[in-house]
Amino acid sequence: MASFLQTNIRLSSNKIVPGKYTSLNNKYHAPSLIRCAAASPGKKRFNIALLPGDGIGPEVISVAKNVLQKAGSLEGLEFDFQEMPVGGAALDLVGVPMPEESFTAAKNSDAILLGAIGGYKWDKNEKHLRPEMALFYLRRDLKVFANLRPATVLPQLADASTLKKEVAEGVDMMIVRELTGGIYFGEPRGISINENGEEVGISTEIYAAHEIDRIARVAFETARKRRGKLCSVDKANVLDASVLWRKRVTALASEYPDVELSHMYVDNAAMQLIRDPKQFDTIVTNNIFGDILSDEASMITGSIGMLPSASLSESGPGLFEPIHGSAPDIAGQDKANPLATILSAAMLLKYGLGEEKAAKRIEDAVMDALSRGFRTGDIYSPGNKLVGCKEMGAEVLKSVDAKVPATV
Ligand SMILES: NC(=O)C1=CN([C@@H]2O[C@H](COP(=O)(O)OP(=O)(O)OC[C@H]3O[C@@H](n4cnc5c(N)ncnc54)[C@H](O)[C@@H]3O)[C@@H](O)[C@H]2O)C=CC1
Ligand SMILES: CC(C)CC(=O)C(=O)O
Ligand SMILES: [Mg+2]
Repeated sequence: MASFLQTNIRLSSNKIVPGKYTSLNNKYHAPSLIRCAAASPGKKRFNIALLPGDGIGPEVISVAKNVLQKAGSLEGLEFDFQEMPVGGAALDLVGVPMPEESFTAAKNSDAILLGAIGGYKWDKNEKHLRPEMALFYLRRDLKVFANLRPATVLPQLADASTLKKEVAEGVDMMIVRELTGGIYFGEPRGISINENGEEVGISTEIYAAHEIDRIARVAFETARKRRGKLCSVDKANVLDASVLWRKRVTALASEYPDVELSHMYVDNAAMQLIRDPKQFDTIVTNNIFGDILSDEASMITGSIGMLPSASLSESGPGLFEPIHGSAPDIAGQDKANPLATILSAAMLLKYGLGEEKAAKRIEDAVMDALSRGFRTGDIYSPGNKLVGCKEMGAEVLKSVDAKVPATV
């Protein structure tokens, strides 16, 4: 676990509607029965929970798993993979989005790789039976409050950006998103009837001081290891939760004199990301703003199919997933870009297992496959080779194999 997470925190008191976990049928192994085999001599062995989910989730996970396995094996790592259903897949199987067994497998693993969750089929489900609830239970119960979303324009993809090449090239930012608080978890929440007999929908943006402090510390530490610039994004001109956010972040700045702190309102930040994205080094922001701004930032890099993420807690396994959703519009067609998930596997190695060399192998292999001209449809430009999800994965795998040992 990265050292910047070694701070003492109290647990959030925010609650969401409790999930009804249930037993799986025998399609999946009960994780309590699975034991990690002893590592071969000279090798390290890790237990990885694979949660493919829905839509393109299983497609990108199957590709990323092979890449993870290959890169790991070249660095003396062995993996026991436990694949478990979450989201719509779990709803179809046992009627709940986050079965107890899947959660236990995740919780007991060394790291979790998740695909994506959701789909049209379950869109009309009651809220607690929506696939997306699995994500919220996982994030809340694993206490993975720190969500790192790097948005980097790779040199090979500068012309895949929807922005002008000169605006996009060289962009390299880290969005630090608070992941277990704010409006996605705040109470009161729900749909009720007001005094006029009219339906009202209620969501509450709420942050306790300790929740702001702990994510701000992660962000200051992150900025310190990067270019030393931290921009805190809020809406402190309107929202009380943002007023407290700005106050706490500002108070912590004196502990990080080497980091240059600035503040920006989220509407301006959305505009500045398009106007001049290179001004940003590290951004720290709340749950909902981070969700939205990272999707926006992904397009600067060429596609939402390029952005990985790491969600970290103070102890316990990290959760690693692409920032995109289940893309039901292209699911089952071998069109998904697997690079965000492959790069999430690299983050799993680096942040989850502390295996930087194996992580670097994956990053180098992605660069190499792109340099050799392979592109899925979302990042394709004329002159390159258009491939599907599986072939892109196979090319990255070839690059992992071909590379000399990575130096970190
Ligand atoms: N972490 C998760 O599991 C997330 C789940 N969702 C869920 O996913 C479902 C679809 O949500 P949307 O709003 O459509 O967002 P989305 O991210 O799934 O898709 C948005 C657009 O980007 C494209 N896209 C996404 N990933 C891609 C990839 N790897 N390669 C190529 N193109 C890609 C899709 O085809 C679509 O046109 C919903 O049920 C939503 O709730 C949404 C966001 C995150
Ligand atoms: C279900 C969504 C809130 C998940 C999402 O969009 C995200 O975490 O990026
Ligand atoms: Mg999102």
